[in-house]
Amino acid sequence: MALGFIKKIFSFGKDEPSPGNEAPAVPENDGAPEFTAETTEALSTPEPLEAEFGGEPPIADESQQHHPQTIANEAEADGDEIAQTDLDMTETVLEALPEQAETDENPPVAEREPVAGITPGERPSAPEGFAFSTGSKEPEPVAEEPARKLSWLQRLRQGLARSSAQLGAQIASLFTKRKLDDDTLQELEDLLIQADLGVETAMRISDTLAAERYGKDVSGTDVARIMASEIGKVLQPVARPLELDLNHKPHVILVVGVNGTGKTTTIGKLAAKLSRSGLKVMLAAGDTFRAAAIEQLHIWADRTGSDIVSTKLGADAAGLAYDAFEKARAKGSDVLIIDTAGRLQNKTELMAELEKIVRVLGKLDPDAPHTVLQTLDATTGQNALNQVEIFRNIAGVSGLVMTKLDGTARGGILVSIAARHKLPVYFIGVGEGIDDLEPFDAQDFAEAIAGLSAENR
Ligand SMILES: Nc1nc2c(ncn2[C@@H]2O[C@H](COP(=O)(O)OP(=O)(O)OP(=O)(O)O)[C@@H](O)[C@H]2O)c(=O)[nH]1
Repeated sequence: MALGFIKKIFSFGKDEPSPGNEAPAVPENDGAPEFTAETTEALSTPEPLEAEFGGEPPIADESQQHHPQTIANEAEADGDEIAQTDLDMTETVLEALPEQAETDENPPVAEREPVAGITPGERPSAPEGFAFSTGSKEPEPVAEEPARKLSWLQRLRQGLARSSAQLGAQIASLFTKRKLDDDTLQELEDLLIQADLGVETAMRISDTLAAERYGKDVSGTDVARIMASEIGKVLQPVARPLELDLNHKPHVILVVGVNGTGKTTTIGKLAAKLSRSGLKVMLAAGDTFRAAAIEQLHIWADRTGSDIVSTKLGADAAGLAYDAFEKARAKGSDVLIIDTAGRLQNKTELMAELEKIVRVLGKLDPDAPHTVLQTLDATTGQNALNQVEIFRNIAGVSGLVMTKLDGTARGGILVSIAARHKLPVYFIGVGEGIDDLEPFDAQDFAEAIAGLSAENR
């Protein structure tokens, strides 16, 4: 972060770009291929990625489409096998990196065309869930947009419905024909802990309930109301916008997390929001372990009008990250988002790879990566707590995105994570579509977990 700058942060509101900044029409996930075992197998022989993308990109209106630059980094792709991590080798490669980048034979990066509807040089507006700081603008008010909110809220509530209904039924049966006493309080705590809410929050809920209704009748709605309120208090401090310091060019976001937790999809969704707000976005396909992950990121780059830097399967991810950072700088990108592999099966390799990426980025800017975002799959429950522990230690996670809250989610674990780690939760994923990423709202989430309906509030 540039020292001496008086940083003024402005958050913008709800979702849509400001007038005049409308994004080009992008279809809801249609045309995006499924990534199956067959796809992966078909891609097991590394080919230049461009060859896989000979067809039309899946954007409805060609005249409005930005043609992003695809930058294939061939320099390090010298074999089909995944390189084994060897720490000595790592050091050698690390030392050699700057020279390597200088002798890169990639074609020069062309000037990026502006996204339709955005005047070049126009100051970008922060989309919902972000805060941009540039040191040059006063805060602007947050605009409400209730109509759109309803649909994702419904999906969130639907996703959490099964677990909250189950918990609600257990709580209701606990208090049937029983007044609130020590035994029922203990049983309530046990139920709340089983729902992944964590001991601390479970006790807060039972203490508050005891203070209000000890020795009296208690209804399920009484408990739900107190649950929503206490969970809301735990989550409120972590519900924060993702702050991008646009004094950095680019602001580097490293995305980490276990395989399948939604890293690549979340990167695509973030890129869409940022491109629409007028920022130049570059993606880096740093998950060099899976061909399908590289291919998937190319599709997201096409769909969102972002530039992309990629390399061949098995190439050194840190080298790719370094190269992408240099290219993003040369091209004047505002944001560089780097995808990574998430092979927890081999923790030592993963640790070495992520540490190396962070170290390499730090050679170009000691503050980089400026944001380390971890994705968590809401359907995994208790295991997500361990995942945060691990990736926080490996990569210095600075904030979270919880994905798949539209599925059979077990959202209680986010409460435990918030209570223990106090890491910001920036967004939640509520579907596979480009717009299915919503800023995290503590109260909405708390009410959905508690199964508190609008009429019972
Ligand atoms: N329902 C739902 N599906 C999601 C969401 N986010 C991601 N997915 C799906 O989850 C699957 C895995 O997502 P990816 O983005 O490939 O996950 P990843 O972490 O990049 O996985 P690797 O590439 O294996 O490391 C894909 O089928 C996504 O479409 C979400 O919020 N809701």
